[in-house]
Amino acid sequence: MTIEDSKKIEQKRVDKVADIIDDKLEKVSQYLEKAHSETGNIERNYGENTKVNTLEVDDQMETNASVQQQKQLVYLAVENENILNANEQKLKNLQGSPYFGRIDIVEDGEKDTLYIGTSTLQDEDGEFLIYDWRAPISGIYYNGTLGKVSYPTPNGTAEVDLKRKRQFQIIHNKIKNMFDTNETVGDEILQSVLSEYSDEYLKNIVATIQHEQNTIIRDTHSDVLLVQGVAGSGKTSAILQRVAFLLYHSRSSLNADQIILFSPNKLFSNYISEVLPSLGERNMRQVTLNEFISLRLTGIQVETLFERYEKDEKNLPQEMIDMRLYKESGSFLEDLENLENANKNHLLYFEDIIFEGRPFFTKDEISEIYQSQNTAFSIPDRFLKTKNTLIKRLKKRIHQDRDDDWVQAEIDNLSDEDFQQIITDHKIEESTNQRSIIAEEFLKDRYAPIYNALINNYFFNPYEEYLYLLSHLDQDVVDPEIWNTMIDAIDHNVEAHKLSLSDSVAILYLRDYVTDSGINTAIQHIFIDEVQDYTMAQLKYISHAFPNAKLTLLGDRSQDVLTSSYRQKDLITAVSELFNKKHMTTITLNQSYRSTAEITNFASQLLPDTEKIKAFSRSGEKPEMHVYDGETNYYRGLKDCARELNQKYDTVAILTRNQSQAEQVYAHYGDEGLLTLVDADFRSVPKGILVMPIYLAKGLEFDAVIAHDVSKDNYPDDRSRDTLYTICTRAMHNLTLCAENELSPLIKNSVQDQTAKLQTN
Ligand SMILES: Nc1ncnc2c1ncn2[C@@H]1O[C@H](COP(=O)(O)OP(=O)(O)OP(=O)(O)O)[C@@H](O)[C@H]1O
Repeated sequence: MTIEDSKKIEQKRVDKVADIIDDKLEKVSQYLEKAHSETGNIERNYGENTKVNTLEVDDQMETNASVQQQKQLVYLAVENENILNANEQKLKNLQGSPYFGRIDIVEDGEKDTLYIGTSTLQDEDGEFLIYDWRAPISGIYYNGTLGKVSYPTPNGTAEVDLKRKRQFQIIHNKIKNMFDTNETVGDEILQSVLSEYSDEYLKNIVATIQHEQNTIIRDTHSDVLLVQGVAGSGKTSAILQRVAFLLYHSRSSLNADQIILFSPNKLFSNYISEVLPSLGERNMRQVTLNEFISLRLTGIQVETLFERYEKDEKNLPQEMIDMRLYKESGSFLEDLENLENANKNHLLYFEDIIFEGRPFFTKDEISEIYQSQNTAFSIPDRFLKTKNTLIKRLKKRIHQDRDDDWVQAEIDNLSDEDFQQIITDHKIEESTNQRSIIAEEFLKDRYAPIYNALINNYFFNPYEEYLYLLSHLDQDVVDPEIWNTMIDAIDHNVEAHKLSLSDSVAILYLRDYVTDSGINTAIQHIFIDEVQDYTMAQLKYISHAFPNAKLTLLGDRSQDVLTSSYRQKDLITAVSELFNKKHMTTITLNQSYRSTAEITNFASQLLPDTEKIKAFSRSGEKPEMHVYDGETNYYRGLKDCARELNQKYDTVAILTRNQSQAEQVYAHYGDEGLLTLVDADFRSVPKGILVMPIYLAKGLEFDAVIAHDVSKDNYPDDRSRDTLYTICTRAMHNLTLCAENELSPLIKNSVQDQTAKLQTN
C-alpha cells in the first residue's frame, strides 16, 4: 500500500473519531446544562438563610442537620457538575486533533492497533478509540524502538512485539503530516512544532516527548529526581507533563492540591498556566520561594534574590563570599541545631504574652516554667511541656476569674441576644450554675487571643534565639570581628522587620525545630524549577517542611545568573551530598530544542568544553553582533535593530543584566509607546518590543532576542558567562548582540569561529 493510500484510510478514521467526539460533546453539554440547573434548584429550595457556600464547605459552622443534608446534596450536585466539566474539557482538548500516535503491536500472538492522544476515548461498545498517553502501554510509543519491547502492568512486565510506530500531525481534523518511524519521535514532526513562533503560553509537548524526557515524566520510584538540563532542553515542559502523568498514575490518592511547584516569578507562573488544562488536568499549586517564606514569617519583609542581585557588588569581598557560602550550606542549619542542643542549661528567648496592653504571661513566668522541666528531655519536648503548662494556667485563670465582679458585670451588660447566643453556641443547658458556665464561655471568647498566641508559639522569639546562636557558633569561616559585624547587621535588620533570604530560612528552621511545628505532611510532590537559584540550606528547609513529598529538582548549572559571582560547587555534587540518604536519581539532558542550531551552537561556545550542548537540527539565521561607536550611535542602532526585527517577529526582547540597565534602555528609547519595560509586577508578557532584566526572563523564550551592551565593560570576565549564556538561550529564531565600543572577551572568538556575523557601525 502506498503512503497516500494509508493516509486516506487514516483520514477516514480521523473523520469517524471526530464525529464521535462531536456527538459526545453535544451530549455532555446537555448533561451539564441540566446538572447546572439542578444545582441551582437545590440551592434555591432552601432560600437565602440556608444558602450553602459551595466553594468553601465549612462543616464547623453549621450543625443543623437539615442544613448538613442540604449541603451534602449541593456537594453531590457540584461534584457531578465538576466531573461533567472535566469531561467536557477533555473532549474539547481532543477536538480538531484527536490523537498524535499509533502503535501496532503483537501481544500473545494477537495483533492490536492503538491510537494515542491526550485522553482516553471509547465508543458505545467500550472499544478504545484513543488511549491516554499516560496509560502504561502508551509508554511504548515514547520509549520503544521496533521489535520486542516491554511495558509495566499490575501483574508485572508484559512483553510485546512492536511492529509499527506512526506519528500524526492533525490540525482541524485533517492529517497534515504522517510518518512511520523507528525512533522515539522523529525529527519531521518536531521540526514542524519547533519552527512555530512563540506564544504567550508554553505549550504541552505530549505528541513529541523525547526518550530522556519520558524517563523524567514517568519516574515513580525516586525520592529525589534531579535533572541537570541545558537551556531549552525541555525541563519545564517535562515538569508539567510529569505532573499530569502523576495525577493519572495515582488518580485515587493524589490530587493537584497535593503538588507544589516552586517557580521563579509571576511571569513564569502565568507562562506555564495553560499546559495542564490542555492535558485535561487542574494546575498544581505554585509559589515563589519568597512567597513561601514570607507566608511563614508574617510581619517580616524578606529580601528577594532579585533585590539582592541588584544590590550585589560585582566583586564581593572574599569574607562576604565565605560567610554567604557557609550560611547557604546545609551544614549551617545542622550547626545551628547542634549548638541549640549542646547547652542543656541555655534558656530560650521568650516573650511576654500581651493581652489588652498588659502582660498576661510574663517572659519570667514562661522562663521559670521552661527551666523547671527536666533537662534530660529534648528542647522541643521541654518547649511543648512549657506550652501545655501555659495552656493549663490559662484554663485555670478562666475558671477562677468567672466569678469575679468585672466578669459578672460584663455579663449583666450583655444584650439579650448576645446572652442567648452564648447559650446556643455552647449548647449550655439550664442548671443551677448556668450563669457560671456562661461566664466561663464568655471568658474563653475574651481570652481567645491569648490561646491563639500560645498555640502559635508567639511566646518564643526565634530572632533573638538565632542571634544568640550565631554569636556562640564556633565558626572558622571569617575573622570573629567580621562575623560579629554581620550579627549586628542582622540585629538592625530585625528591628526594621527586614531579613535576608538566608537568615529567614535559618530562623524558620530553628523555629520549627524548637517548637516542633511548620511541617506539612499532606503535600506529596514538590517540584523546583531553576533549582540552580536555590541554596542547599533552602532545599534542606523545603524538604524538612514537606517530609512526605518526593522532590523533582530541575535546573541548569550554566544558568546560575543570580549567584555565579560567588558560588563554587557544582549543582549535581551539592544536591547529591545534601540528599545522600535518600533514593536519588540524576538525569542529564544535553539536547536543546528551543533555539535554531545556529543560536544553540553560538551559546554553546560560551560554555566550558565539558558542557557542550547538542543543537537540534533546525536551521535559521546566524546570530549577529553589532558593535557601535559611542553611546549615541549605540542607542540609535539598538532601536533600529529592534524595530527591524519586530517587522518579522511578534516578540522582540531586549535583555539586560539588571533592572537599572533596562530602565536606561527605556529612557533612551524616548518613543515610549513602542517599547514595554517589563518589571517584577507584570503578570504576563506582552507582544511587541520589550526590555527587561534577564532574571525576569528566566524560563521564558522569545522569537527574537537582543542582548543589550555585550561590551567588555558590561561582560568583562568569566563571572558574567552564565548571565550572557542565559540571555542568548532565550532566543528561538533570532539572536542579535549589540555592544558599545569593544566586544566582551567572552564572545570575541565567535567571530573567528564564524558562529556569528560581525557588523561594525
Ligand atoms: N519534546 C519536545 N517536543 C516539542 N517541543 C519541545 C520538546 N522539548 C522541549 N520543547 C520546546 O523547547 C522549548 C524549551 O522548553 P522548556 O522551556 O521546557 O526548556 P527548559 O529546559 O525549561 O529551558 P530553560 O532552562 O532554558 O528555561 C519550549 O518551547 C518547548 O515547547
